Amino acid sequence: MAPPQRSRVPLEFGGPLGAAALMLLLPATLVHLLLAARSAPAHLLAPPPALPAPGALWSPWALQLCLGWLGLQVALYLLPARKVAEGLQLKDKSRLLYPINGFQALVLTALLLGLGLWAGLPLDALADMLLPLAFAATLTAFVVSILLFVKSLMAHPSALAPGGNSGNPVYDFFLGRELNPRIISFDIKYFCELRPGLLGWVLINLALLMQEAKLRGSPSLAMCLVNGFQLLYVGDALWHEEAILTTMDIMHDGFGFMLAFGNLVWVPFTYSLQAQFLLHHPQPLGLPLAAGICLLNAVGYYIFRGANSQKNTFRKNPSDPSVAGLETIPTATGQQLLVSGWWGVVRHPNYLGDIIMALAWSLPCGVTHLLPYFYLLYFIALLLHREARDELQCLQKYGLAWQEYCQRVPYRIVPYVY
Ligand SMILES: NC(=O)C1=CN([C@@H]2O[C@H](COP(=O)(O)OP(=O)(O)OC[C@H]3O[C@@H](n4cnc5c(N)ncnc54)[C@H](OP(=O)(O)O)[C@@H]3O)[C@@H](O)[C@H]2O)C=CC1
Ligand SMILES: CC(C)CCC[C@@H](C)[C@H]1CC=C2C3=C(CC[C@@]21C)[C@@]1(C)CC[C@H](O)C(C)(C)[C@@H]1CC3
Repeated sequence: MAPPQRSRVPLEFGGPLGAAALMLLLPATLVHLLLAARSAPAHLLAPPPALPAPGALWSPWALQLCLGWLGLQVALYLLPARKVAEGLQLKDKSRLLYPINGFQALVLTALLLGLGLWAGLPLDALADMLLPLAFAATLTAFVVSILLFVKSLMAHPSALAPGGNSGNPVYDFFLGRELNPRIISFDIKYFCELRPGLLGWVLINLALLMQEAKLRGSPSLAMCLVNGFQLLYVGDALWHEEAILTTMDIMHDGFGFMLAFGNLVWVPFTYSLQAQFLLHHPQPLGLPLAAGICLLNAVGYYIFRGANSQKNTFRKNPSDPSVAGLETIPTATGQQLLVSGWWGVVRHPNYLGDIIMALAWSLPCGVTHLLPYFYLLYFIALLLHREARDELQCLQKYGLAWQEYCQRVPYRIVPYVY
């Protein structure tokens, strides 16, 4: 087989050196955050009071729980789906099929959890195991990434993602070589993107809420808000599972360590940081402020969902009545760009809505500590970087049409600001 044509896409994330640094820094940052959240000072920028003993990181039981959780979600993914959706057209003009049964998996997981709790499952004990669980999940992410990399060496060149095929093994391992790695019809990236990590996130949140109820008699209003907001976010993602098929991760990015670690480790263990902080640092929250925060989250969700659904509907069927009247810019590829509606306000309205929700998730933790705002700060940095990556990809894809779009929609994320 001819050697794969090396992609000429510019290197990102600082190239091989940046990728190697991130593979060391991300797990180290995770350990720091987990230790800081449960420490009294809860300093984000200072070293944690005490480093964990090696024995505190490794637990065979934690690894079994991780693998068991993965196995359960794989089994739920393989159940008959209410619908099977087609992905966007690939380079070879084919379209992959995706089962749409994520919300079903959420409901079945909740039912199994309810049964377990009724039988006396000590779910709150998870709150005391976050460190070994995170270590086991990180180990799993590394093993999955190695297997994916080896698998990609046998993939057809047309199956490779443009980004993760530089020829440098460190960089390609991080970014991911194969665009849609599958085992028969099991899509590994699509599965990881929405199931084990997102569901694990809300499971950890619930365990933290239950431990707070055990410690203080009842969960605080702040803990209930954070759990509710983030359950809404995960439930929405699974209800609109099909919309992920038109996102960058599925369309452009290979599946390597970045997304494997991001999905399996970073999401469940750092996105639950507010709940972790609240368990160890209870925050008073009055009803008027709580109502204001709920309104802020609702505004963010309205923008997030409206923009994502509008673009996804348009990409799936431009003639759909809900988008047919929108103004568009034709491109040389045959695809059209929306230039009115949400996507006529700024070039990434969905990011704006998501950032507003990230702020609403942090506010119930009060303003005495920076740690609960880590997600907001990380997320803004992630989306700014992601927006720049997407701009480059769209400029390469659409050329003059994208330049016209940028002239007519000059702001990227925040109207009249950025
Ligand atoms: N919670 C989290 O940790 C994260 C959440 N997210 C969220 O995920 C969601 C998806 O974001 P992301 O994956 O970055 O990608 P987007 O959903 O923003 O999709 C970007 C793609 O949309 C298409 N597009 C861009 N502009 C237009 C337009 N004017 N008209 C029609 N199509 C257009 C282009 O693809 P093409 O033209 O090829 O179809 C572009 O590559 C966002 O809401 C984001 O906030 C993202 C990252 C992390
Ligand atoms: C830590 C690394 C440097 C970066 C890892 C980034 C990942 C954690 C995110 C990249 C894109 C994501 C998306 C979601 C979760 C986080 C990751 C994997 C998403 C599934 C969250 C729910 C949303 O509704 C969504 C639109 C489906 C998101 C898609 C992108």
